[in-house]
Amino acid sequence: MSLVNQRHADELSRGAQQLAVELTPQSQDGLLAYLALLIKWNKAYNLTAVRDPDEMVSRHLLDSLSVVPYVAALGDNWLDVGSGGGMPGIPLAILFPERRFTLLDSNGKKTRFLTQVKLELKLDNLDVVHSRVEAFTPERPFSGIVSRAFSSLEDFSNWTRHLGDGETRWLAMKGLHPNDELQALPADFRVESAHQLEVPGCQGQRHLLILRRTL
Ligand SMILES: C[S@@+](CC[C@H](N)C(=O)[O-])C[C@H]1O[C@@H](n2cnc3c(N)ncnc32)[C@H](O)[C@@H]1O
Repeated sequence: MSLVNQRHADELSRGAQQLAVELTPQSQDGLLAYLALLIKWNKAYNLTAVRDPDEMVSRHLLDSLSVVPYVAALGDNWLDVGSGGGMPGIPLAILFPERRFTLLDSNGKKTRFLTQVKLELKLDNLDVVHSRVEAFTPERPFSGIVSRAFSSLEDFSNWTRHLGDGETRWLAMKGLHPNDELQALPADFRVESAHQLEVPGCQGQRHLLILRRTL
């Protein structure tokens, strides 16, 4: 029996419509193929605590798609820090085939899975890096640095400061609005904008903070 069924496909296309994210037939197929790999590898690799495939559509695919309108408005060279099982980086790489996405994680099991996804889905716009982010030294700054469920805003800024410049946007995907974490934001970072996200099928609050470096 296939791991992904018509119900998942319907929920994905309905949810994407609610998010005003346009899915081409190729991106819809890519997202469902990714979901099937996530379900299959999760059993052995512990990629996500979400075990129920029905929940994965909203908690992983649609949640990742909820930042698409913000990513669309920004540059073309992205880093997903602490990408884990590939959220939000894999859905974004599928949605934006003309942009480059680097998915980084310090856990070798996770990066092995991400490399497998790259190969199976033929995602030529994806680079996978196995490293702690603090030790990562790419050749050029990223235009966007995104993370979901990674760290406090303070650590996210401090550990990735060297990976961006004055033009870079840092996108932090959060649950509740992180009032306390904002108090500890390093002096050279400021919040450019904050957005409450509505993710179809997800209970609880979701927020996106967009940061810039000022110095
Ligand atoms: C809670 S998971 C979140 C995964 C994914 N972003 C998601 O939302 O499902 C956090 C990930 O960050 C990685 N991580 C933690 N500290 C890191 C560091 N300093 N450098 C790189 N990756 C790190 C962990 O290995 C883990 O895969």
